[in-house]
Amino acid sequence: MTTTSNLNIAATTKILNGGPLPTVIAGPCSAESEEQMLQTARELKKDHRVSIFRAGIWKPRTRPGMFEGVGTVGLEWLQTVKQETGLQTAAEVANTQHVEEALKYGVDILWVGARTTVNPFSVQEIADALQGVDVPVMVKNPVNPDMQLWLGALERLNRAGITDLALIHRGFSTPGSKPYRNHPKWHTIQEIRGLAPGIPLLCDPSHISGRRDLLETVSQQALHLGADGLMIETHTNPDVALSDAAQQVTPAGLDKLLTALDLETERVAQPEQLQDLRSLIDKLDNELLNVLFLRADVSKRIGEYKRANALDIYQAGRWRQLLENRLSVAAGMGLEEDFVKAIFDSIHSFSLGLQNEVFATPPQQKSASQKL
Ligand SMILES: O=C(O)C(=O)C[C@]1(C(=O)O)C=C[C@@H](O)C=C1
Repeated sequence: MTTTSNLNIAATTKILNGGPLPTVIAGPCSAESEEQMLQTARELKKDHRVSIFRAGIWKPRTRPGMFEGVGTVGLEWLQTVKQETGLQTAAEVANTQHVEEALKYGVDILWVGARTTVNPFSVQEIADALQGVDVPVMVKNPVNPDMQLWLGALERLNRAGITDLALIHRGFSTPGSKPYRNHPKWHTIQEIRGLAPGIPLLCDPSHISGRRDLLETVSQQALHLGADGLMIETHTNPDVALSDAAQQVTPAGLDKLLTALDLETERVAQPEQLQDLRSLIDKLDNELLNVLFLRADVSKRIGEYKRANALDIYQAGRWRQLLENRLSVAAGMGLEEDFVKAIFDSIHSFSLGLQNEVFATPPQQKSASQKL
């Protein structure tokens, strides 16, 4: 069961740049040295499309012993970046100490990472630390595709008084996510938008891709789906980066990428072409409804057969087989598994409901002429 939320949203946001172009947040995965931070920021400052400088200060790593971030000293470098370049700054926080230190060093925008969003205790701790503070907060999706958990994180922060909120879509850690590092599950964007209307949504193509050659495709798809901005990891020398080397680009690489995405070109409307395509969608949707109507009728007839022959309504074996078959056909068509499974789960529950109604209705008496 999903529920939408009544979030109290600020009338203006410091996260989006306020113009028609998507907001671009760039900067290293991890702060490594003052020189690295300043060099990257100076380069990025030259690109007028970039408005926010990001850097990881504390890094939640999968296994111990990996580089876990420079810690508080990185906040001093972030402050220097802000003073020197005028860029807004953003950093990830995962607990009370992070929040307190980030605020002390004047970080403009905070974000909650995917591995934190997944844990309501941690999100609540951050929300408590932010009580009464006026700072924008961006919330990455939880590592698993649980939209309610994502929404819950927004609600916890909102209840603490944070009204300048944004979502960051960074993909989901699921088996079989190749070629991505984290599967985008693009349909989740519309789902979360429906649950949290009015909250800006940015995409983090770096974590979805995991490799820089996919960044352009992923960014473009996100923008086509209406993303309000992009967060792209940028490093002066990505190959020697202390974290996520394969997915970072140089500032020059970012410039190339943003230019390829053609952020500044106004889309030329082609009303007739759109009209034709919409007519096609109308026709296909009608076919879909017709098929659903016919299927419901067959389901009711099966229900009558089951009632007459004392069979159970729910048939686990048949249902398993049917679903496997539909998913395999859908995979051959390149349709996303989660999407198709959700549709068939819903069709099946509806079908069970129809047969339940058949069972609850007494069988029609045959008329005298039918008996003969
Ligand atoms: O095959 C059946 O027994 C049906 O009733 C059809 C159907 C379905 O709608 O696909 C419905 C209920 C069962 O659990 C399995 C499948």
